[in-house]
Amino acid sequence: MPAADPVDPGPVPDADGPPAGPPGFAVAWSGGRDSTALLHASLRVARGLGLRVHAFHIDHGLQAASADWARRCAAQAARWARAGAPLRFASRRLEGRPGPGDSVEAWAREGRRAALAALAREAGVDLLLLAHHAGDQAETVLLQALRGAGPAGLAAMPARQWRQGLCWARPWREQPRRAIEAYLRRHRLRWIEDPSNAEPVHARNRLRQHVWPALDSAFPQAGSALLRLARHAAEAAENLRALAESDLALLGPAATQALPLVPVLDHPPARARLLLRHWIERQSGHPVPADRFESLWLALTAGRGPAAWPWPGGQLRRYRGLLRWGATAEGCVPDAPPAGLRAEPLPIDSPEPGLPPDWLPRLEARARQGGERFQAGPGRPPRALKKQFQAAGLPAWARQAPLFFLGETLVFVPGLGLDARCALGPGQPRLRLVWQPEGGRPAAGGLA
Ligand SMILES: Nc1ncnc2c1ncn2[C@@H]1O[C@H](COP(=O)(O)OP(=O)(O)OP(=O)(O)O)[C@@H](O)[C@H]1O
Repeated sequence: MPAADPVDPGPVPDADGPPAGPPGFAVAWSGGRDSTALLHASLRVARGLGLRVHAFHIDHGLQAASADWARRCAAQAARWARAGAPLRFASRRLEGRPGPGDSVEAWAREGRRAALAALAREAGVDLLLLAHHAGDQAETVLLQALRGAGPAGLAAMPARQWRQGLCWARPWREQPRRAIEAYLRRHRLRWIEDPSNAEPVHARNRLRQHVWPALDSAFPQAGSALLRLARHAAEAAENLRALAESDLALLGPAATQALPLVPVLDHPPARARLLLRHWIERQSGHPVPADRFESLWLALTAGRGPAAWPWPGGQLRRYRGLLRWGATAEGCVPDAPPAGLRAEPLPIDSPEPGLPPDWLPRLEARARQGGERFQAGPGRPPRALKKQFQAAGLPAWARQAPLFFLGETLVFVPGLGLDARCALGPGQPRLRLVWQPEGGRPAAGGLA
């Protein structure tokens, strides 16, 4: 995309008309360097094969200049089409903004995926190309390793993946960045530079700017080794998924809804953990948070502890030896956080633990009844609340605040903070809670 291209003054064209004409496929086109090269290469191939290429551009609406990028993409697409390229351009602007505590990157990614899938449906195509290259893949492996991911995370981005009735493909996943740069030079292509690619607040940008150059000069083979690691991990993840599926099938069809704990825990621990994690992931549709899983595992293997666990996207409940999933915690589901409770989004990389944002509106304030137990930190035993108050040196007046529950689980205690079994760690969107009754002083982890 030429930075100095004349800007098309007209509105951004939308997906125009019902699918008609030659069969085709789509390219997700940000207007940036990599997807501009991919779109151009796709057009050359498609012309020879008599195919149509649909270029889809998503405007996240997060930067002042983004509407202008959409217009520049539209103008470039119109020029290519006039020159005979078999191209159709469509663009969508995302509605809304990230909520408090949401990661902006995750919000943009989710919105972009949904919008790309909708555009593909409207255009009648079931193949969408993304321009990730080998450098992106190596970075993703490294970022996953730094989050302590398991095999599925280390496998990074698949070459092809069916989702929402659409095949998401990365044809250049193993192509080095320099090959794309050479292509751009050869065809004299220009593109849009997104200034947010340089913002150090994003982990990927910090890795790109500070870590990768040092790594590459000390270990020139790092990139290709990380790609190999991703391939090994993808194979391992596939084998593990197959093993967990076959273990689940042996428990009978009812186990997909209600998991019988005795036969699960009869397996050697590593196999039981695999099966449990796999079942939860199937039910919740979310990756399983490692810290939450450890608390659940401890409670299930000890045969005691809570009967319900708040979980991203819903709740797990144990009843008569069966584990069940509920999409929301039943009962007491107010629309807003309880009065006096304030939530502040935590920076994604801050070490401070926080509350999953979707729990906030479901918290319920209750008076202390006695007998509540609270876990002050990861790996520490849950203890009577009274003991925890004493250990924290909280004066009697400060112990009168309400306690905050999700279902039957004690989540937040003003003056003590979040129960460690309910808290998410760095790398995930989460909230700091502050208890501030009208006219009172704020209290987050410790009473101010
Ligand atoms: N706003 C967007 N509209 C359409 N597709 C997008 C958009 N943003 C990203 N993509 C697709 O996802 C791929 C990876 O996105 P990422 O943000 O990592 O881009 P990138 O590495 O900067 O690539 P590019 O140079 O193409 O912007 C892009 O190459 C493109 O295919």
